[in-house]
Amino acid sequence: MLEIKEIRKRYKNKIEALKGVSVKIGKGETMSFFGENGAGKTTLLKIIATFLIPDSGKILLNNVDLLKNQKYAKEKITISTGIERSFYYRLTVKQNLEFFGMLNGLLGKALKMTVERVIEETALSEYTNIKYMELSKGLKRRLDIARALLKEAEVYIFDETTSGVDIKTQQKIYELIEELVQKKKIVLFATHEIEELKKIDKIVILQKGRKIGELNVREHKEIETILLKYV
Ligand SMILES: Nc1ncnc2c1ncn2[C@@H]1O[C@H](COP(=O)(O)OP(=O)(O)OP(=O)(O)O)[C@@H](O)[C@H]1O
Repeated sequence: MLEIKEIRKRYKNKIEALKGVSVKIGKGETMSFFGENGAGKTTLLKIIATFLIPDSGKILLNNVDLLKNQKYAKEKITISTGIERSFYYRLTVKQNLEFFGMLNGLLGKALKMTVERVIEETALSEYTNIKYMELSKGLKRRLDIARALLKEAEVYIFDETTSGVDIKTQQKIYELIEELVQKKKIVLFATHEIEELKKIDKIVILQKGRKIGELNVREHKEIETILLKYV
């Protein structure tokens, strides 16, 4: 179980991005944050991944306080954010993955096999020797997902992962997510894509840093109509 408790975050520019958000997500559940631009989705996902430290609040995974146990958090949580500057522009797809695999503690045969696996899972085989700077936007996204999959984590975070990728890649990503769910992983998203939101278990609606609603997708037929009220 992942528990997000009363998270507050104010940036240095005084913008209060999160004003006390609490959410619970069980194993094998998929959940997405939804809300207009600036609602606080990315901020919250970064805090859950412990990339950002909140001003107050707690994040518990299996009752372990992630903010106090960074090592545990790093082992158990993986995130795909699509931030371009975090890759090495002059390295190839494979070299980038090998580098980040090593940072995750993989070496030798384990590293080679894991990199091959994630390349296969994200359908990047024909691009392995292409430099990052030569990839299209969608291919960069796929590489970002591949990097997130290098780790055998418990919580997988995808921030607007399918934006800018083609339909075939979207399908591939959904299949991957389905596999993660089968393995009882917790999968978190932030997305504006209604079709994507229909496929998941729970939607948490954020507005100006506050949680204003939570929907169990299977209990509602008219998800689209409900969500459109909030954007
Ligand atoms: N690094 C930062 N420094 C200062 N303010 C920030 C920073 N990142 C985000 N903000 C502000 O915090 C608020 C929440 O931003 P956030 O990126 O979390 O929203 P979001 O819901 O993910 O938006 P989007 O749908 O546009 O991705 C916004 O008002 C934004 O301007």
